[in-house]
Amino acid sequence: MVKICCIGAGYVGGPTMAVIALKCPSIEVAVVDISVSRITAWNSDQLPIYEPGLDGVVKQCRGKNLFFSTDVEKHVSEADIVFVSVNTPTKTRGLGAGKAADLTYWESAARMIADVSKSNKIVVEKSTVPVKTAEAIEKILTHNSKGIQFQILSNPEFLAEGTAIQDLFNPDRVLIGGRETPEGEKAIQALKDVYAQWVPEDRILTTNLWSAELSKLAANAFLAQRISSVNAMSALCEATGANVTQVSYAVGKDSRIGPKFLNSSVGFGGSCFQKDILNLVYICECNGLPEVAEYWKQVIKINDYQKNRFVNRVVASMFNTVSNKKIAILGFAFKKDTGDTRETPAIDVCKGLLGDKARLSIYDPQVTEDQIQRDLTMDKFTWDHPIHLQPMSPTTVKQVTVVWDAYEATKDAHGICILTEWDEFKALDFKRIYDKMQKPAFVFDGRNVVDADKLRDIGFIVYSIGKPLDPWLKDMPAVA
Ligand SMILES: NC(=O)C1=CN([C@@H]2O[C@H](COP(=O)(O)OP(=O)(O)OC[C@H]3O[C@@H](n4cnc5c(N)ncnc54)[C@H](O)[C@@H]3O)[C@@H](O)[C@H]2O)C=CC1
Ligand SMILES: O=C(O)[C@H]1O[C@H](OP(=O)(O)OP(=O)(O)OC[C@H]2O[C@@H](n3ccc(=O)[nH]c3=O)[C@H](O)[C@@H]2O)[C@H](O)[C@@H](O)[C@@H]1O
Repeated sequence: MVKICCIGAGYVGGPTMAVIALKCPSIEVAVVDISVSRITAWNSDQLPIYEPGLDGVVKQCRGKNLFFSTDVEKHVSEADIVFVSVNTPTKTRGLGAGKAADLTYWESAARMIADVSKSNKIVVEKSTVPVKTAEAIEKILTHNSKGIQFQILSNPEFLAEGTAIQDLFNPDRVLIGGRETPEGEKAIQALKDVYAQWVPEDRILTTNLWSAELSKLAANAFLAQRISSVNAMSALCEATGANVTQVSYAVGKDSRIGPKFLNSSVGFGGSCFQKDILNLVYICECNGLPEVAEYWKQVIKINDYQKNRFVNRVVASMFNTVSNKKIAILGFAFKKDTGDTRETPAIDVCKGLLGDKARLSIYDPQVTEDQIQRDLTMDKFTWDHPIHLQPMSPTTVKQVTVVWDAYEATKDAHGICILTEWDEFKALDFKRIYDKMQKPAFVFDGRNVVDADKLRDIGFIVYSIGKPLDPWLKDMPAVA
């Protein structure tokens, strides 16, 4: 029986391995992590991450051919294929701080693999890493190998949170990069055989190592660039009276452009887009390509601009001050159908409003108060380090309350900011909400989820990203 071990039981390691176990009953899959609480949760009824469909997959395989364990060394030493899916956050200190990928966790995993291995292994990069990381990993493994053969493969993951199970069941492509040697090709084939149990052969792409590593960074950069492009257009729409939804639709009808990923928003979030673009920028700079670096930096600059623009719009509309006003924040996760808040635009928007002394009442159906308080007090980039290395008892932000109901959050509020596109926000009784709010009552829709005309009929002043402005908002000071 082939044995797979995956180091890192996070958003990628957990769902990916659960699906491999489900689709390949003849393979034994162990997912290991240094975080005891995460592994305990994986072995319980309350999984550590919220992902539609994940519970069912885990329940079908756990204890049969899927195991979660903290006994990292045992499972690594027994495995034929070791996936490494640990954090690769942005460096916070030293050379390349604020841009380069921090490979501390990756390197320590590689050294441990070399230490405990007693048989030949295929080591698979599942984490997103800078191009050429495989070379460094290869050196660490071979210099410590005691005669054992390691083959390094790059097999980046393209799943998106909230749709992870669907994406894993039916991926657009699986990418496997390896050495162009007979041993490398054999290793590629071994991994291909795993995926081929459910993914059609023509969707399994094989490349050299560097192309696979770079394709992952490139794919995320292209995706984020689309959002920054449409968000840049949203500012121009507001200035001209065009409607960004209509513009996106018209643009996306061109089959060369396509309709997906063109929703204007308060900004993209998530653990990867910004991190991976910063990483790409750093690699370009290190390779003497400042113009290319500058090009990709703009994607992040526009994203920051969009979040600032939203905050400025809120403050400017409410008579240029939100000091001591209650603002309801609906949605804190970086997108719907996940409880993940890493790099969510809600953090920047909330911090911006708190900077203007607002009082915030936050509601998100999947995010806990502890997480929100942590996020609003944590330093930049700390969020992507393993949870046990993050500050344990963050100081709480006093002007923030977290409630478990949208009606409670909006009671007595002067304004509502919708920051995540949860479906339930579309079905709220806005008349009931309006009646309990201070007047004039504002809605700032950062996701274009509510029917602005209906809300205006109720009496709200409504701002929707990239849509023609309310007369009220037009008369307010210009925002930038
Ligand atoms: N979150 C996502 O949707 C996607 C993430 N990725 C990439 O996958 C990688 C992992 O991301 P996530 O799963 O989101 O991170 P995560 O933070 O959810 O999980 C990483 C896990 O690795 C564990 N870990 C760290 N060092 C370890 C070690 N030496 N031994 C054992 N366990 C260790 C941590 O405790 C943590 O539980 C990153 O490189 C990310 O860029 C790629 C595609 C999608
Ligand atoms: O490497 C990764 O981590 C993953 O990053 C993204 O996945 P994810 O961040 O989970 O979610 P997305 O659906 O891409 O959304 C990212 C952000 O962009 C925003 N977004 C997305 C689409 C859109 O049209 N507009 C928009 O503002 C979302 O609200 C969210 O804040 C990619 O879509 C995945 O392919 C990739 O594997």
